[in-house]
Amino acid sequence: MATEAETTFTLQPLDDGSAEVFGTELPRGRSVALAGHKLAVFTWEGCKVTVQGEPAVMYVADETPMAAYVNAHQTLNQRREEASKAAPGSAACRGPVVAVLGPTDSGKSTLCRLLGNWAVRSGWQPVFVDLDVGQGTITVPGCLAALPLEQPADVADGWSADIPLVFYYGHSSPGENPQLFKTLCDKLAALLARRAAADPRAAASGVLINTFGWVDGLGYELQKHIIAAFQCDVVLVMEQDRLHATLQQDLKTLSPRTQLVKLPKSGGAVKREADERRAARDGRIREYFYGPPSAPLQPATQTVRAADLAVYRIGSGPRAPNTALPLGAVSLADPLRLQNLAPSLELLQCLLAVSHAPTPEAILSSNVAGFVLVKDVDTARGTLTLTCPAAGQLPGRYLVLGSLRSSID
Ligand SMILES: Nc1ncnc2c1ncn2[C@@H]1O[C@H](COP(=O)(O)OP(=O)(O)OP(=O)(O)O)[C@@H](O)[C@H]1O
Repeated sequence: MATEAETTFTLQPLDDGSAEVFGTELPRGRSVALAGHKLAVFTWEGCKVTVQGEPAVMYVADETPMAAYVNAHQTLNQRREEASKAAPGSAACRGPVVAVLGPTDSGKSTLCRLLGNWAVRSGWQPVFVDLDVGQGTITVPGCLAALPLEQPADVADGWSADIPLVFYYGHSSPGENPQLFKTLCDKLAALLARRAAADPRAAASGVLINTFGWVDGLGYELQKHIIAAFQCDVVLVMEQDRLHATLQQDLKTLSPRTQLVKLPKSGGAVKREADERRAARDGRIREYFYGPPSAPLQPATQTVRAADLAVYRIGSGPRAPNTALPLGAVSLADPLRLQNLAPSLELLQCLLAVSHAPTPEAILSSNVAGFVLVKDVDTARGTLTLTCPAAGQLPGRYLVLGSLRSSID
């Protein structure tokens, strides 16, 4: 079922059966309003659901990959059970660390949502890791983020992201600064390993990792880095035979104990064009500040003295790709160099992450508290006007700039 952003439809179960949307049960006795969503309603034992409103597209699918997905879930749950019985502190007490790989629009995020919801409904609390910097299902795009799942995702609003662990990469493609992407992957993986070591239940519940859809060339190299950094022991490949075959070969040396499983593509997953993806990114940034339609938020606008803050860029700013350099030359720009930026009009409409770093040197290894959007820069007065999620002092003085901008009001 799909609808345009401005039209709404509602779903409500009508009889005793149950129906779910990507693993979340449709609530009984109330309707769920949805706008701008593409989703599938699924029932295992039959359920009558009423649809009110006008979805742009609505059909009954005659084929579904759900049986394969639920098999994968059951295998993961078995691994969790075994891990929970292993001796504390042993390697065996680590539950499945699963990476979901596949081309764009093959349904990777959807599969993560299904597996996460089903795990939570079976009493586990896996960590969901989103490395798809182009979309961002936990917080704004451009982030590597982790969220311990404690309850099923809301049908309309997705996961409730009260306490995510977020590193800001700052770009919508991992190819913009692959070295930074790898560095942040390593940091996030190390933090999750520490968390698992301290909490046996968390360790047994395992990790579900959503990746980006770039699976050739450098994209593929980065996917292999993810598998190694998070020590993934299960890799689920959506649909693509070529990716599956290449990984099968490479995992023999990279990670021989990793189990590789090919799964069919999510039936209704539809291709999104570049402008749709851009609009979706903007929508995620808007939602960060203004909340979802079901729970609107009121952001605060505040003007701060530029001298009280310090804006840093990681890497040396927009750089020519190696392919644009003369033959044989390589870009010498240090991709991890911190560059302090004076307040200028260049910052207008930029999304800045507020780092928890106590010093500039700690920016690369620190997670971020949240984000602000630059609405105005007054170089004469030395002030910045920022849209912030809440009023009050910012939780850190070091702000990180990437290449993400937004023109939301
Ligand atoms: N069975 C389905 N029926 C209807 N819509 C679906 C179904 N499965 C997925 N979708 C929708 O298709 C779109 C693409 O799916 P999804 O985001 O899971 O793909 P993806 O592989 O993670 O994409 P990418 O990594 O390229 O951003 C989403 O809007 C999702 O809600």
